[in-house]
Amino acid sequence: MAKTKRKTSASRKRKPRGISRQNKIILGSLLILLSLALFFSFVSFFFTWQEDQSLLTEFANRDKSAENLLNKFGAAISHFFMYKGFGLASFILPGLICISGIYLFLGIKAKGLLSKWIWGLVLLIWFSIAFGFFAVQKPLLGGQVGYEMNLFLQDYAGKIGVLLLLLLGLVIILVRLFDFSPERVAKGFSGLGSLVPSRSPVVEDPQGYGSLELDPIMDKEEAPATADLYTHKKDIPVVEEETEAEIQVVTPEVAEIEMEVAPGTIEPEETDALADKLVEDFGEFDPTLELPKYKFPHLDLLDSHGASGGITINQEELEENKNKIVNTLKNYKIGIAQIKATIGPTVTLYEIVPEAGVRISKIKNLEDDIALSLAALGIRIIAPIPGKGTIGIEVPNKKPTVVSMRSVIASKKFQNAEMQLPIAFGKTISNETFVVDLAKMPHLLMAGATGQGKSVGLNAILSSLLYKKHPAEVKFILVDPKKVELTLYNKIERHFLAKLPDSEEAIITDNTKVIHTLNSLCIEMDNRYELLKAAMVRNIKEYNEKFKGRKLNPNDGHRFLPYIVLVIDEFADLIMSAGKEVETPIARLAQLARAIGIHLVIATQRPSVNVITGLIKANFPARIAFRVTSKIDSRTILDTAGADQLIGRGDMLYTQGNEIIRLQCAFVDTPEVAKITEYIGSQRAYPDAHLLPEYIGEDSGTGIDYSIEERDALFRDAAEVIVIAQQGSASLIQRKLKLGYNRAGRIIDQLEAAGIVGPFEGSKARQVLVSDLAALNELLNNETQG
Ligand SMILES: Nc1ncnc2c1ncn2[C@@H]1O[C@H](COP(=O)(O)OP(=O)(O)OP(=O)(O)O)[C@@H](O)[C@H]1O
Repeated sequence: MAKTKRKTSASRKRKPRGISRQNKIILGSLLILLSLALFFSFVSFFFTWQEDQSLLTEFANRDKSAENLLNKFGAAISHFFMYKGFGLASFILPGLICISGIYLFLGIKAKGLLSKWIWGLVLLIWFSIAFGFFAVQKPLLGGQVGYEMNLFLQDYAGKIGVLLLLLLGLVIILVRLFDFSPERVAKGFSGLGSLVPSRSPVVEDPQGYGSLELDPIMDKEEAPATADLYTHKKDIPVVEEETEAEIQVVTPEVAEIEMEVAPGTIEPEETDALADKLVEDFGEFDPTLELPKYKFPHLDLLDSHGASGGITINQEELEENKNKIVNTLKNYKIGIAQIKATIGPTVTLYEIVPEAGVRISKIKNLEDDIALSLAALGIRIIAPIPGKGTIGIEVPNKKPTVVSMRSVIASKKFQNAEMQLPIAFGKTISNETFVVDLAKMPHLLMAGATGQGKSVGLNAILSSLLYKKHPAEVKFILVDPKKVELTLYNKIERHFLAKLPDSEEAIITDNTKVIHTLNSLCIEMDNRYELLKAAMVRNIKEYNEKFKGRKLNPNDGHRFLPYIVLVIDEFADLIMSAGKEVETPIARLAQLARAIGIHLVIATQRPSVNVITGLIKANFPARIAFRVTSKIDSRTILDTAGADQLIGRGDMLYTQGNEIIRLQCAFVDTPEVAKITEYIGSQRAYPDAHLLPEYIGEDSGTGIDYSIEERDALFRDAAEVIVIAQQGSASLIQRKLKLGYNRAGRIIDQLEAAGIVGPFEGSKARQVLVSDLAALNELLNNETQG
């Protein structure tokens, strides 16, 4: 009972907005009456228009009255539509108005009404022109529009042209509006011969028994060949009678039974109703309520670095560079058809259209020569510019403009960005602010030689998020082996940082702690996946929306999930000292964490293959390259050369998988970061940093000294799976025995301790040391006996 009450109140709440039913009835009646008024005026106009015409100028004179049935109103409106307008075709208008009125009056959904109006207006114009054409002697039939249109069209297409146009219009109207087709016409004609409806197939009877209509049921079920029908033609009347009799019996019964159609789709689910009630009582869940007075950092904390916003154009420099490019190419017998310059903050892009017949590879090969003759570092040739068909030569500006963080944060593009984790990286070569969503990347790899702007880049990422996100929405895990770069963020520990439960410092500087944190993040990832599964959603965004809508019960472990951004400032150092222990969890996080809001940003000075391994690279589609020292390094990070030709100081290449974009990274200096963190740090905070799940490390070694009693209950099953498949992988055990990753990993370690599989070999599966089940049984039996 209570349930139904709740449901009805919920459905009452969901009343559609728009015109109320009463107003629809009133408006509908108004339209119907208006259409009648028009109709009568138009009809009467035909008989009275000559008498009434002189009256039109004396509309206000009350002494005079018109002959029209609706007096002056009728005379004026008809004159407007019939005489000045469309003539006889104007009758379509009251028709359309009447139909609209009926729709409103009866509350019929307005679906299809628009097309009626469109077709009505098409007919209006067509008829008007047709009458104008055929009834030249009686211009009233076509109205002024029809008459003038005819004159106009005939001036260009002549009489025959207009006739053909009218015919084309007629065909379009017949085909589109009345579904006309030659087959239907043919059918219609043949149907005329018999009295049966033309839709049923008809078989002519050459022997004079009359035509035979195939019963639809027979048609479908038996589909007899024509010859069969002739052989059984004596039965035909019986069959017909039978079917007819059947129909007669069934039809009235069906008609008598009243059917009530209940709309079943809008009924809210039980949990929804509860959630609606909760939302009604308490409002949507607001994750920011714990720090309701939190103030976002303001723009004045940032410096404009002397840049006034725009870039100064040095005409002389442009001209000089252009001449040099043209001359250099001329020296190599490459003619230029066109050249265009786009001035960016640090580089100017000269777009060249070479003369016909010039091979692109020829220009590409001249890269070094062009750079030499322009006497400039950082020339990059893009041949051809993707999607443009031109060749780009990027030449550094003599006086580069600093792109301040302030200018990109203040930009409309960033301020209005509807992204989950918007990052304002800087400006493109055409001086546009470049904003991307970290959540879409979903992980970022950043490389560059020392002093080229990596730390500034990381600060730009972090400050973008600080300017856009509330402490409840995003948490950072900062790894800073250099111990100095990210220290400033200590001040916002209790607002924005996440850490392990037992650690004192939130910013991680030593390697064992990094390993623990990464593993803890893996646990957090698994937990989050469990929550997503329980909530039946696919990603963190949907999950949080559901949580905000109070559709998930916190008592079941549900909680608002903040995004977690893991930033590692010096990855090379880490991977050199910890190797696989770091690589594996990072690869795992990178592979799986995108849906649950954990994003990784990894920076490295040394983009060599032993640092950025294939496993890491494959999982980081978004990459940034600041200037690197060699082409090989550039290839390692971007899969192409180019980063070695950048000019440094924040000049960077960005790719998210396909296209490479040159950007000038926004500059945010250390004092600015200090000001931002101080501003945030001085505000009320959470009691502690965001705590990650506890991870119990295997500090006592590799963790493979398991005793036999400690073995997992499924140890033997897992061993059999591995030996049969001859493939030592945890995911195989996971799949076959339906286990979680952690448990499968533990079993693999136990199998290693038992000497069934070999040691961990990175991305490759472990070697299986036991050849078959018999050997396995022997091994395990020996173990228990020993
Ligand atoms: N976007 C930028 N615009 C202007 N100048 C920049 C920019 N980025 C970096 N610089 C200049 O380059 C210097 C070095 O930058 P940064 O400290 O970020 O280098 P790095 O790559 O982190 O070096 P390291 O690896 O040694 O820490 C900065 O102090 C600054 O003067």
